[in-house]
Amino acid sequence: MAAVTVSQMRKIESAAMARGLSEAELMTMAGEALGHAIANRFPHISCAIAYIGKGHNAGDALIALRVLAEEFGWQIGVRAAYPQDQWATLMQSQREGLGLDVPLEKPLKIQLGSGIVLIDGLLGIGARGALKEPLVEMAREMRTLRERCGVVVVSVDLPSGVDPDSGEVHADSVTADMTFMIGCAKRGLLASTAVNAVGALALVEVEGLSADEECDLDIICPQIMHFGKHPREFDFHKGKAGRVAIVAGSAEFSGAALITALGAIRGGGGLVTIYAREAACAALRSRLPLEVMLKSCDDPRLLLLEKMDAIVLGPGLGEMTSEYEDGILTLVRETPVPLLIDADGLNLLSRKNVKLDARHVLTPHPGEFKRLAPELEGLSREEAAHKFTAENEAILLLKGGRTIVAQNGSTMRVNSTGTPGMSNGGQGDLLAGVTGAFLAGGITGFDAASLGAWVCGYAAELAVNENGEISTATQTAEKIGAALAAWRRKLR
Ligand SMILES: NC(=O)C1=CN([C@@H]2O[C@H](COP(=O)(O)OP(=O)(O)OC[C@H]3O[C@@H](n4cnc5c(N)ncnc54)[C@H](O)[C@@H]3O)[C@@H](O)[C@H]2O)[C@@H](O)CC1
Repeated sequence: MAAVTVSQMRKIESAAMARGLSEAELMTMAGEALGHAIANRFPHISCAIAYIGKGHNAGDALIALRVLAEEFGWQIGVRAAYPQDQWATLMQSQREGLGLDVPLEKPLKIQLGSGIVLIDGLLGIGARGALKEPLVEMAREMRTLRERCGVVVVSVDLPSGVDPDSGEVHADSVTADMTFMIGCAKRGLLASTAVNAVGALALVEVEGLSADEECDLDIICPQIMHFGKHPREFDFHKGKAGRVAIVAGSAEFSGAALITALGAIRGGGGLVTIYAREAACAALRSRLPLEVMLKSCDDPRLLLLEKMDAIVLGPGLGEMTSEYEDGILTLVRETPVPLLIDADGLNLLSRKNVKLDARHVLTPHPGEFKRLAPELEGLSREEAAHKFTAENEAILLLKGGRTIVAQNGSTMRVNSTGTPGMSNGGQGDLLAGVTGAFLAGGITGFDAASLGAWVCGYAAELAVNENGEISTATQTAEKIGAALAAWRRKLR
């Protein structure tokens, strides 16, 4: 399923109605699913206030409020931009169902301090251009509360003021921590230029509102992607889970190799082995997780003789002798198994000319990507990823606030999970290890990279829920299992 434009979404909506679903039924399904999704995503919060305009987007928000109150016991409130006689007819009936006894048009006196979610139901896909009054005032109020009082802002379908087709962020737009897109992903919201207004993304499934058309952009989320979900057979064993070889670490950067190995274990790797140069082994051995093996290896070509199902290469390799570099390049060229290249492995590739193919998964952050493909500087992230994979057969996972996963000949994918709280050292190493485990388990490179990005992003979200604003790589690692379970069960 693809990301759609507003006109495509309207056609999907009309087709659903032609099949017998009424607007009211669609709104009820959307709003109820939205309420469940918000409660599931913010289990430590129990108060929501909806900021509403006068269209059906506001109707979704009101239904979600009812669900949060009735099913989850949340306290709820409404801040309405317009008097009730201006509301869309379908909204009026939703208000009655809420049983709220507050003057809706007046600002609410809210006690801040405990966690509160503000639900942005000002505008949905009926939006035209920049916000106009009285919505500007509402959006400013939400912004002030977010910036000064630490409330979380979630948007229904799109952050009000952001163009759902182009991703243009108009003046006075709502800044969301998370946007719950109704039925289908909206094309413009996936643009990297909109990321700071859109925040993390989630797709709210609504029966009858899915897109089948081909498109040039997809969202990575468990509602529409099916890899990585097959349950393990009861007689599963570590051989089937796969052997992950990690070529990483140095005396100076031992932590990178250890976090990569941790990721490979947490991601479900059956046997995880670090192959490190002798000079790095002492530092590694003293902190090695019990589940990880360490082998001294000063010649990477020896890995070609070992039994393994995937290789992760690069984290913390640091300075290398030219012999060791040559060995790495031989391994990159000749290994028959999937090989993920990160960090110093990528820096090496940026200096040497190596022909890559679909066995190779590259996971650069923006700085590494710039070194790898300096000629693409100045292009948007999407354009750069497209051009890079048009000329390279390798799979590209371009890290960032909106991680992109691209492969020659496939629809580009954009990740939906993550949090600014995971912006710290080691998260990339963890992602490399987790993805390496998926590769060793037999998932294709394109899907393994997509799943790795999603799982690590959601694991960090879960860790932030628990720990506060920040998740360190080891805290993210603790949540990998829970994130994998959520992927399988479509719980985010
Ligand atoms: N598309 C679908 O199939 C479904 C849509 N639903 C929800 O309905 C939403 C769309 O609802 P509507 O079509 O009622 O549209 P909106 O809820 O986006 O609101 C449209 C209203 O806002 C006003 N408006 C437009 N641009 C403005 C601006 N820049 N400043 C101030 N006011 C502005 C318009 O005059 C109109 O009164 C979706 O985003 C979604 O949340 C759901 O209820 C389920 C089904």
